[in-house]
Amino acid sequence: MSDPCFSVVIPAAGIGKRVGADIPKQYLTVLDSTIIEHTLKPFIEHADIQRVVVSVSEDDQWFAHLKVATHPKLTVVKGGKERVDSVLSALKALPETDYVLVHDAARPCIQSSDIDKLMAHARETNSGAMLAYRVRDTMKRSDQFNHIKKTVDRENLWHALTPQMFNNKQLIDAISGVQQQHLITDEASAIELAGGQVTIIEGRSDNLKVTQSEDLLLAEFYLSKFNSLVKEKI
Ligand SMILES: Nc1ccn([C@@H]2O[C@H](COP(=O)(O)OP(=O)(O)OP(=O)(O)O)[C@@H](O)[C@H]2O)c(=O)n1
Ligand SMILES: C[C@](O)(CO)[C@H](O)COP(=O)(O)O
Repeated sequence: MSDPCFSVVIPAAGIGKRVGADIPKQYLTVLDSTIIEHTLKPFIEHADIQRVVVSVSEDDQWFAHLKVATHPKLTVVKGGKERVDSVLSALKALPETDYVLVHDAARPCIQSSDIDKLMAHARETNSGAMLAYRVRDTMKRSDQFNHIKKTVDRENLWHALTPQMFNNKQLIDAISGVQQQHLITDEASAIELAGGQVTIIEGRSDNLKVTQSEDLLLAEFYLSKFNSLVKEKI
């Protein structure tokens, strides 16, 4: 059987309201480059990834100025109102591909070892999957007054990560079929709602999403550690 073809979609059309900076969080600089440049690097450099499609907002003033913007692997499309709209717009711009890996621009600490785990799963099982890591803490469900209603069993409970990898056409059909009736915050939920089976691949918990301002410090810490590990190996 021939090796499957992999492409990547990077939704980057958000405004980063929760970080509260004066520019969208993906364009903030951490160490030597912007968050989105850190995010794109392992995908652009990956030999088995054919194309990378980035969705940016209609009034984006930053992406075109990045060095990576002219990379031959890259296509830029207009994103939409919600993350799911930005993902769909990018999926529709992809040429024929067996698998698409959807990864948040706001997750700059993604390691190529986790990308390889997803690809190995596709090669072995001929099916999609998503990264996640196990919930470690005691989990509480409260009401709107922060009064605890329940301690939730943490067994088999996971934090959803990206990349999430599916067949391109299956994902377009799933999102198109369910997005009017449901709030879709990740690709797996569209597949689940459309009746598909999604497998979790255990990923690294340092693949954090920069969501609040304090996540910037953590991202900087992890990226500098990764850099020094690479230098040690050289
Ligand atoms: N309309 C949107 C909204 C979000 N995203 C992208 O989806 C990813 C994950 O979303 P999130 O962390 O929620 O980003 P924001 O929407 O920018 O954050 P906030 O909700 O704090 O405004 C980010 O890379 C973001 O740029 C997108 O492409 N299009
Ligand atoms: C896709 C995602 O990053 C998985 O954790 C997440 O769902 C993005 O949306 P959120 O609104 O920031 O949870």
